Amino acid sequence: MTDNTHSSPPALVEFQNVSVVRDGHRLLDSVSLTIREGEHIAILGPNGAGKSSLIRAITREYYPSAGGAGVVFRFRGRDTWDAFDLRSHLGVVSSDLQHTFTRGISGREVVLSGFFSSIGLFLSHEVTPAMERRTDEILEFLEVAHLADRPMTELSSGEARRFLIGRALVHDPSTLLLDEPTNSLDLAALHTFRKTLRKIAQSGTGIILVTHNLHDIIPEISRVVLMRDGAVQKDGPKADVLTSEAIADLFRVPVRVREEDGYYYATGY
Ligand SMILES: Nc1ncnc2c1ncn2[C@@H]1O[C@H](COP(=O)(O)OP(=O)(O)OP(=O)(O)O)[C@@H](O)[C@H]1O
Repeated sequence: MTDNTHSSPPALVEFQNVSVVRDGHRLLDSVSLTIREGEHIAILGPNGAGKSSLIRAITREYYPSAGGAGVVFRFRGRDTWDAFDLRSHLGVVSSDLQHTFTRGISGREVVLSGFFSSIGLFLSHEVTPAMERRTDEILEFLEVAHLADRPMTELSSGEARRFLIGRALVHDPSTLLLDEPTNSLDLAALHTFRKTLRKIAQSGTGIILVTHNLHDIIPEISRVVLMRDGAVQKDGPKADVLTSEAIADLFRVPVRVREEDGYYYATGY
């Protein structure tokens, strides 16, 4: 008899033995990783560890270089996906995207453009009253309604980052995937960003945070995956994974890891 009382939520991402080779370079090396719906997880690794490649595999920009027995490459239980469809389940926030907003697009337009998976709005885009309402809700939730009409180029990095999160939230995705989200944020912006991310996590949205900064890992994140050389080095509960030994080994520098108020910091390097 099956006991459903303690069954885990269904898998969002299910990878077994996924390797990706590009231009003769092994970007992912036999990665096995299951991420469940609603989970709050961090993927931590040094520069060049393969984090961006993993994100590209999750969002179907990269496919496994070899299939066959033992290779599993699924998103929400399915092998094949239309990228547009996938993004209605997974909101992607990348700080790189911020640099592509160069013309005078307002924060509100950035959020609305999420409905069309575009960068800004174009004449062919038909914005419906329902889209406007959803955008208003998101702007309120992210506490940026007062900045919504300002051009992105006139916002601070921290403010602009919140509009990018808003853009990723338009389809009400079950999970947000954040790629190095605190790059170029100062202390005040980092503080606001953490508050925003905690609010999203607490609202029930899953979080996949990809970063090389320990201090990005908000207390709501309970599981951490360490990546190096395209491979998963360690995967488990945060307190077991974020030890001084494991982080020193991951970054190849002598560090001490300490925990304070639910956040982890590396010192001594
Ligand atoms: N298309 C490609 N062809 C060849 N090598 C690549 C390609 N893309 C990435 N690489 C290399 O693969 C390795 C992993 O890159 P990736 O961008 O996934 O790492 P990362 O962990 O995201 O790094 P960072 O934190 O610096 O962004 C790096 O050594 C990179 O130079």
